Amino acid sequence: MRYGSTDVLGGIDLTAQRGEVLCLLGPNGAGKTTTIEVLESFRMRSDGWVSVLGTDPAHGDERWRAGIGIVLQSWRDHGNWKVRELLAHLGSYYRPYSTPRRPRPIEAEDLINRVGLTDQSEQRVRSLSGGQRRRLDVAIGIVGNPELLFLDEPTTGFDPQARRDFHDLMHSLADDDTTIVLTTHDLDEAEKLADRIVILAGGRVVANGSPAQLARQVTRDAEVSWTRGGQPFVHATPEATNFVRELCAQYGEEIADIEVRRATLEDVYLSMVHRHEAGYAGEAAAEFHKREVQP
Ligand SMILES: Nc1ncnc2c1ncn2[C@@H]1O[C@H](COP(=O)(O)OP(=O)(O)OP(=O)(O)O)[C@@H](O)[C@H]1O
Repeated sequence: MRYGSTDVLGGIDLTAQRGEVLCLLGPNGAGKTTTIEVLESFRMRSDGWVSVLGTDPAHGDERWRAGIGIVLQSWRDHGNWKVRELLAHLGSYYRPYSTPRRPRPIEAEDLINRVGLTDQSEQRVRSLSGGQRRRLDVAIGIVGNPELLFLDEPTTGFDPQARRDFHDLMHSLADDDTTIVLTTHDLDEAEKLADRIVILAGGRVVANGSPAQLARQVTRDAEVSWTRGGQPFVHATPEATNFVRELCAQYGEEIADIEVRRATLEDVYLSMVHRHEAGYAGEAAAEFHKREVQP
């Protein structure tokens, strides 16, 4: 993908399975928004092959569009509408595309409850707080009961409760066979939500796998820490369970405060991005293809 004469995406090769939650991570400017805008048909690609719900997004018709939900990074519109009124109105566009398997739209009342806007349902959109507005953005994204949902940094501005509610909502949509592709800078959120994580850096995929698979790409070792007689100890081992078993067999009740720490998504992310920044993106991508993560 090129803006003017500048290439911003190259070597993006990814597939999302039905019902999968796929999380795109990467530093600012990595190409996450551009990638999902191409998939949504918001942006025409300059090259490459793309298929979304079996159709090239460049040629998607109304029916194709009805199968897709979109939550953009920023969306400021419809200020005069009341929340319930707006959702009922937007939902009506999806009614012709309702099927027994996927009834459309999600009724406004149900939707308002699901995104936690019950108390604001008669409020005008322009008077909502930032986080409430973001909840409405999510409601607008799912009003058509999409088969595929794109969300670009959906939880920006959410308080902790709203974030947790949002995660529950995403899990319930995925349980209903909705495929979800989202970008976030919140690694904790990615770890909680994603079946699969794709890390982009400099317009390329530098890692692709489940959080656990990616952690194993960085290191197979876990760090075991414990105290014995008040003295702290740390040991790195690929066989943490066996190590802890043997430790306890040897020292019994002298052992206290055992903790086993594996590489976190943050460790993986920082490691991959640092390698890219150090000029090893090609190497990292090649390694990812070579290692084809183990189930
Ligand atoms: N309309 C545009 N014209 C020219 N360059 C653009 C345009 N939109 C984005 N870019 C450039 O393309 C690259 C990728 O941008 P993109 O918005 O896809 O990144 P991102 O990963 O979503 O970043 P962020 O995390 O900051 O949202 C950046 O270098 C950006 O400056």
